[in-house]
Amino acid sequence: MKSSLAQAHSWVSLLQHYDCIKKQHMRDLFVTDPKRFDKFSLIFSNILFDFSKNRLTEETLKLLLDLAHERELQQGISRMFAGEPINNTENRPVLHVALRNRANRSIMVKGKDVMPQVNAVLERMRKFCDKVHGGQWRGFSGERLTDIVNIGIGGSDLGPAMVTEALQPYAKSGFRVHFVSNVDGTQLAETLKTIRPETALFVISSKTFTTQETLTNAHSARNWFLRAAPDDKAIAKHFVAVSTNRSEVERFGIDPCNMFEFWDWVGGRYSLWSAIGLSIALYLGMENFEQLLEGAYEMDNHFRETPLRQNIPVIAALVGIWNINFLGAQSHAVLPYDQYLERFPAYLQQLEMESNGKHVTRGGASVNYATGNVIWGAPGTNGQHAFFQLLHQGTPLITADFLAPIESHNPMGEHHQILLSNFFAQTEALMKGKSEAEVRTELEKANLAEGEVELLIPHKLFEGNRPSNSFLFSKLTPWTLGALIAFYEHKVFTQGLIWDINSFDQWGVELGKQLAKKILPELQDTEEVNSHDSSTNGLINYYKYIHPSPPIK
Ligand SMILES: O=P(O)(O)OC[C@H]1O[C@H](O)[C@H](O)[C@@H](O)[C@@H]1O
Repeated sequence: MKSSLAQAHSWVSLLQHYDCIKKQHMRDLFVTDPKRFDKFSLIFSNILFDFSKNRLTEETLKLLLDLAHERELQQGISRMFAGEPINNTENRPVLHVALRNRANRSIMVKGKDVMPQVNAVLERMRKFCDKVHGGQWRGFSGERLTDIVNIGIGGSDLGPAMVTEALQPYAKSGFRVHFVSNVDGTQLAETLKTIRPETALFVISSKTFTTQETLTNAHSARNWFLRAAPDDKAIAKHFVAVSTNRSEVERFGIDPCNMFEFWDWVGGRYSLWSAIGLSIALYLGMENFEQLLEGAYEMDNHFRETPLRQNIPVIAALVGIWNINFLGAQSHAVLPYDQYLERFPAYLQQLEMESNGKHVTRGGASVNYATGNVIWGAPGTNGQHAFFQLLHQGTPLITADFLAPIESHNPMGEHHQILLSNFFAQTEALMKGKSEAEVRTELEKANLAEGEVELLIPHKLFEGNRPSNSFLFSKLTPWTLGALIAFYEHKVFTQGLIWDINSFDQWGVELGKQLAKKILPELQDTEEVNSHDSSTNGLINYYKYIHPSPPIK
């Protein structure tokens, strides 16, 4: 039995170690060790991971690795890959790795190998994509389908939306993809303006097929479609479902022959590798979807087999723990220097924050240490002109991941070198900062009036010592993106295991849903509401009073 985290020997040693090194500046660490980059960077296939711009030493890393051993990380990894029910609050295995198990090794759940069903669904996806792309599957008017509309939310939206955006250069010609997630009718209305019912294919994606937003959007999309369709039978050509819930799919009116199945051992935010990736496969072709799976599979092998010191997701997780639990970082920026990765931060928000935003251990005891932090971000150069000020000179400690491709899909003059020069410069600036002496020398050259130099020095000073990781990869291909996503999944897993939390449930999203269900009928009559606190009553009644119909009594 593991002791509680705060009592672990290595944790206590890390606390003492932090006290010894907290005053060290990374600038000095680089000066005293010319081999720092070699020591603190790792390569996986075409991906370079540089974590040398963190406030750590060999000793820090050794203690962090001790922590991983003490928390039995390797056994935990084996348990996940073996299909043990590590999602203990839902009594389920966590097997997104089975979905990209390209070697097809048996993975048993309740005595049954899951691989035949995984392969069968992949085969059905391939056949369906081939028919749509080849024009054998057509709309009710006989026209070829051109627009894929994915209706889903959370894990049934963010992964496919991010991947299709990121891999646009690989899109099948003649196909467009749209994503509708928000129950705000605006998103569906604006999407419907851009498509024709004759050529639209709606992919209704929902693990449970009970999610209010998705079902509401799906019903409205079907009503819109039926206004143009000759009869109900046309639905079979234009609506397919991706779900674990066959009976709800049937109840909605989608023929189970047009349903692509997945299983309760796939978490929503880990599901893009399952049939939830159907929109990806339709937009990019099945061969590119499989390349995505291949990249993730290679990262899975790296995570399972590589000693912890060379294991990229493990090291990234440990560095994150160092920054969060010892340096006190509460916020982590994801900064892609690649326009195609614009949606990557939003994708990682669900992956990290829904997985590790937990306040109790797996056994239910309150944690007395920080768990997941705030994940946010935007494409790098845009961020530089907006929020980087706070990263460089603000008071909170914000760590960051910088990601960039060496080769652009769109080479254009100097653009890519300018982009990369900013990428390199920003991590250098965050690390090094600018000392008082450097600022003074600069200002003294500028011929300023008396007193101005002294006034400006503190404003122009950069303390530096702000941690960041850099990821450089050859080019944003389906394979590389698959590997990068799997990298983050395993980082999250490792952190969750060390924090002793369940990274695979999401009870925290339930309360708001329950309350909204109670409030919805209250909005539909003319009675004044007084069953809530005064703020909630006040807001609801203000809405009912202002809203033109029905007026409040
Ligand atoms: O796929 P669905 O069952 O429609 O669920 C969609 C999403 O909603 C839930 O509230 C969860 O927080 C997410 O993890 C999930 O991905």
